[in-house]
Amino acid sequence: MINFPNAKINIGLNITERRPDGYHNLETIFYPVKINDALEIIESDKLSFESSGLDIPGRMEDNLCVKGYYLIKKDFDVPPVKIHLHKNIPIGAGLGGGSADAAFFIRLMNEKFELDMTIDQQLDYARKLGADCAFFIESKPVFAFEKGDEFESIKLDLSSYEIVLVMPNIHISTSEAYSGVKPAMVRQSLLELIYEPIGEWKNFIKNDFENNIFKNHVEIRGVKAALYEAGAIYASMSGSGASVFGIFAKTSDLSALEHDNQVFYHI
Ligand SMILES: C[C@@](CO)(OP(=O)(O)O)[C@H](O)COP(=O)(O)OP(=O)(O)OC[C@H]1O[C@@H](n2ccc(N)nc2=O)[C@H](O)[C@@H]1O
Ligand SMILES: Nc1ncnc2c1ncn2[C@@H]1O[C@H](COP(=O)(O)OP(=O)(O)O)[C@@H](O)[C@H]1O
Repeated sequence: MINFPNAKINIGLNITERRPDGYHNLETIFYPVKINDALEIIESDKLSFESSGLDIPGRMEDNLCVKGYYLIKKDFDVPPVKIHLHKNIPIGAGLGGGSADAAFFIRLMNEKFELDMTIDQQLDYARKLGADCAFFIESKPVFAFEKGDEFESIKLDLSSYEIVLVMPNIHISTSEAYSGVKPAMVRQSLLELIYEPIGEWKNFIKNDFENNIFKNHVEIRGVKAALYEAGAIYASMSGSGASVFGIFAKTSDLSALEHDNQVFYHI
C-alpha cells in the first residue's frame, strides 16, 4: 500500500514563550502544499527501511517512519513491514518533510492493517514523533498553537494564486533555528490576522525565525527580496527555513525568478 506525504508552508510564525520542557509555544498557520514524497509498506518477515531520491541524513533507526513503526507496534499486534520511502521533499527546508512521512506512515499502517484508530489516536501517536507531525494527520489548513500540535480549523484557500517556492542550497536544523530566537507575546493573534486581505499580510504577518536566520545567511534574505521584486503579494521564509515562498497573482510573469540558479517549485 502506498501514500504520498505532502509538504507544508508556514504563513506567519510567532514564537511566544519558552516552555519549561525546553520547547517553545508558538502560533502559526500551516498550509499544505503539493510537493510530495511516496511512501510504501509491504507486509514482510522482518522490518526493513530503504529510500530512494534525496539522501536522508541519519541511521535507519532514526528515520521517523521506523520510529512510527515501533510506536504502533507497542500497542497493536502488527507484522513486520518493508518500508520504501521515495524522498522528494527538500530536507531541512522548513517544509516539514520528515514529520509528513511520520504522520503518513501512521495513516498507512492504520489503513493497511485495519487498526481502526480514531483521528485523535493518530494525532496522539504523531505528537510523540515531533511537534509538527500532528498537522499531517489531516493535512488541511489550520491555525496551530502551543508546541504547534494543537489546532483550530481555518478557511483558507490560496488556489486562485500562484505560489512559488525557492530552495536555496542551505539546510537549517530546527533546533539551531529555535536557539536564535527571543520569544515575545503578540498583540493580535494570527487567527484574526489571516482573515485580513492578502495584500495587507506583508504589513503585519511575520516569521520570527527570519531575523536571526537572515543575519547568518544573507542569501536567504536576498531570495525573499527577489520574490517581492518579481511582484509577490506576500513572501516569507517557511518555518525554520531555508525555503522561501512567494504568493503571486496567477497572471504574474515569473521568468526573472526562474533564471536564478536555485531549485524552484510551483506549489
Ligand atoms: C519550526 C517548525 C515550524 O512549523 O517546523 P520546521 O520549519 O522545522 O518544519 C516546527 O515548530 C518544528 O517542528 P518539528 O520539526 O516537528 O520539531 P521537533 O522535531 O519536535 O523538535 C526539534 C527541536 O525544535 C525545538 N522546538 C520544536 C518545536 C517547538 N514548538 N519548540 C521548540 O523549541 C526543540 O529544540 C526541539 O528539540
Ligand atoms: N523521513 C524523513 N525524511 C527526512 N528527514 C528525516 C526523516 N526522518 C528523520 N529525518 C531527520 O529529520 C531531519 C530534518 O527533517 P525535515 O523534516 O526535512 O526538516 P524540516 O521540517 O526543517 O524541513 C533530517 O535531517 C533527518 O535527520
